[in-house]
Amino acid sequence: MGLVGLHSAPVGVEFIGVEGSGENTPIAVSVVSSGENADKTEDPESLIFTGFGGTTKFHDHQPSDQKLEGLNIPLEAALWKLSAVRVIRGVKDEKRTNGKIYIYDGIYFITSMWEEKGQNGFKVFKFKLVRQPDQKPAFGIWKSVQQWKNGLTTRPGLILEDLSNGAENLKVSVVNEVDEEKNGPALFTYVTSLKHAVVNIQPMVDRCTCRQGSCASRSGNCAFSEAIRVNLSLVISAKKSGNVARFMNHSCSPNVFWQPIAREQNGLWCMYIGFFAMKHIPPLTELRYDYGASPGVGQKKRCLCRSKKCCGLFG
Ligand SMILES: C[S@@+](CC[C@H](N)C(=O)[O-])C[C@H]1O[C@@H](n2cnc3c(N)ncnc32)[C@H](O)[C@@H]1O
Repeated sequence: MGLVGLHSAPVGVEFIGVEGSGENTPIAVSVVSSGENADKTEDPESLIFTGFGGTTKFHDHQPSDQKLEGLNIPLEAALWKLSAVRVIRGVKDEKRTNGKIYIYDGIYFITSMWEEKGQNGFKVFKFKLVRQPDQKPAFGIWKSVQQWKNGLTTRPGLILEDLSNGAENLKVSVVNEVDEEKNGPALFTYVTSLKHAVVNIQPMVDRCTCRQGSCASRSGNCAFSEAIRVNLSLVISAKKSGNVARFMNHSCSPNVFWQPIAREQNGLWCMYIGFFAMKHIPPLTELRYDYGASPGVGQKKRCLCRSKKCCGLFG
């Protein structure tokens, strides 16, 4: 098997040739859809891809029929040989200089092909590609985000569209997909300002133990030797006011972790709590961290995080 051709973005087909088997027909292994014009791209689970040909570099429109030749051959072969095709979808994104982004959308199979009359009355080939199940959504997520931004859709379990009531640039929606409760938070003020605790700590210079040959630390002056030692019990109550972090739930398989952050401001040490992503977090994914064990806090609660690694209880 060898790579005999690559015709890629903004629209195209990558194909491989089968060698040494008596068959020389190239088979499509991936397609790039422009997401425009003749391709039908609205459905996240399928794509109607328009064949090639019938155009010349001198014409914007199609001046003649498409023929079963060129890049249409590997597409047809992938249909008859039931061969998987990877799909990359082009979508409009005005923030990009070229006005587009390309999303890899996983494995599809070409399930049918047919001919029809194109916009100019000439023959075009159409290929239907169907997305294989059990793949993480990619283009589907992008589409949901666009619909959500345009106010064209609602979300499952939506209780409140914007908890911040316009205080944040992006809406913070309250969603409940767990039980029947339909109430948003009562007696709660959404604040965007950061709260911090001022703590009285001093940097301490320790003798460095890094033991690297080049390290000047043996004299105790190494940059690594400056350490801040804090023995601090910090309690932040977000009962009556807070920001989006106040609403993050516990998960036994979190995508976010928290960490205290000390910042020096005007000679004072200020402690904040910062949240950081632990992995790639797709849009419209709930942010959840591990609450950890809370010493001194009474009963543990039944965990509803539904992750595969759920321990059953938290707190
Ligand atoms: C800081 S609040 C999180 C936001 C809360 N879900 C809300 O609607 O206000 C913590 C409370 O949320 C609930 N909670 C958070 N994570 C949970 C989980 N994994 N399973 C069950 N309840 C959870 C518990 O009632 C917990 O005391």
